[in-house]
Amino acid sequence: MSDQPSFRPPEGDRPRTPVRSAPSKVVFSGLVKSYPTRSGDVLALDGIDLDIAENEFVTIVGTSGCGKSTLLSIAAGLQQPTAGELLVDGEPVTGPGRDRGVVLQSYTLYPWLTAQKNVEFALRDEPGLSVRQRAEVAREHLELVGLADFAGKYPAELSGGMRQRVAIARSLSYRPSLLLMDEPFGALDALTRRVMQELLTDIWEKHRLTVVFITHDVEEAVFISDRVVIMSNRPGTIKRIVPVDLPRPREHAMIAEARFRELYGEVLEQIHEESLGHVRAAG
Ligand SMILES: Nc1ncnc2c1ncn2[C@@H]1O[C@H](COP(=O)(O)OP(=O)(O)OP(=O)(O)O)[C@@H](O)[C@H]1O
Repeated sequence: MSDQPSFRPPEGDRPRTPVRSAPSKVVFSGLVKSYPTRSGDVLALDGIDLDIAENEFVTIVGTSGCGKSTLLSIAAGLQQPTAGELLVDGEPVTGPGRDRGVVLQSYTLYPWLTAQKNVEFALRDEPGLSVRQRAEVAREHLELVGLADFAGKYPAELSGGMRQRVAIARSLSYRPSLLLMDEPFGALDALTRRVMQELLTDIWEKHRLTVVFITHDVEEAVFISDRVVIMSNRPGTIKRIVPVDLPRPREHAMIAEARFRELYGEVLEQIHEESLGHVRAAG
């Protein structure tokens, strides 16, 4: 596992827009999810059709309760859809799998284990890895997220950003090809968030991952993605998809540029329309 090929394409080789003819990594078709409750069924998702290409970075935004986390947890195999289908690499998802890494907003680290041991723990069932190799792989991934010097620290001794880096290292340690992230930077301050966004895009480019990322932050969505998927209010459907044609690698200075502001405005307007509907429905 240590002799990973260098996946980074030559400078300037990365397309400005995703190659839509690339094979689909993830296909949601006619996905419906309803939750039975005492007061009747809650329809969370109502017919999601979405193709995500290999090595694409897709962000999902939408008003609170529109079904974003439900969609992600179905992709993670933690929940089953009520109807419709979800394929990853052409295979139906029937449960959690090592081909998919999941990072959530809350730091899901074991407080009694060091950063190093938290990552090693994720590798405990990895076939063919000796104890020494497991330690090496964990170390490599802590290095990848810039935490080599903090390997011996416990979660309580780390900042929020550092804990989330450990969670990312842990999810990447078993080399998933699909990373599912549910507001991973939601609890971080603005500056740490920026650092984490750059770190994540850097890892994504180097490792040719496919990423599905949920956020409430429109600026983050535009900065980080190839496409921003805007969901309607519950029951969640896809309202609009905005392709982000900004060049990569991206730098935060771009946020002030005209094209960025244009895309930001387009996404914000869509969400705003849904928020107004949300408020009207509530009132
Ligand atoms: N286990 C459950 N039982 C009943 N209803 C649920 C359950 N999980 C989610 N829901 C409902 O399904 C809808 C979608 O929830 P979900 O958490 O997917 O939305 P979300 O877009 O991620 O929300 P937020 O942005 O606030 O995190 C909500 O109305 C929620 O109350």
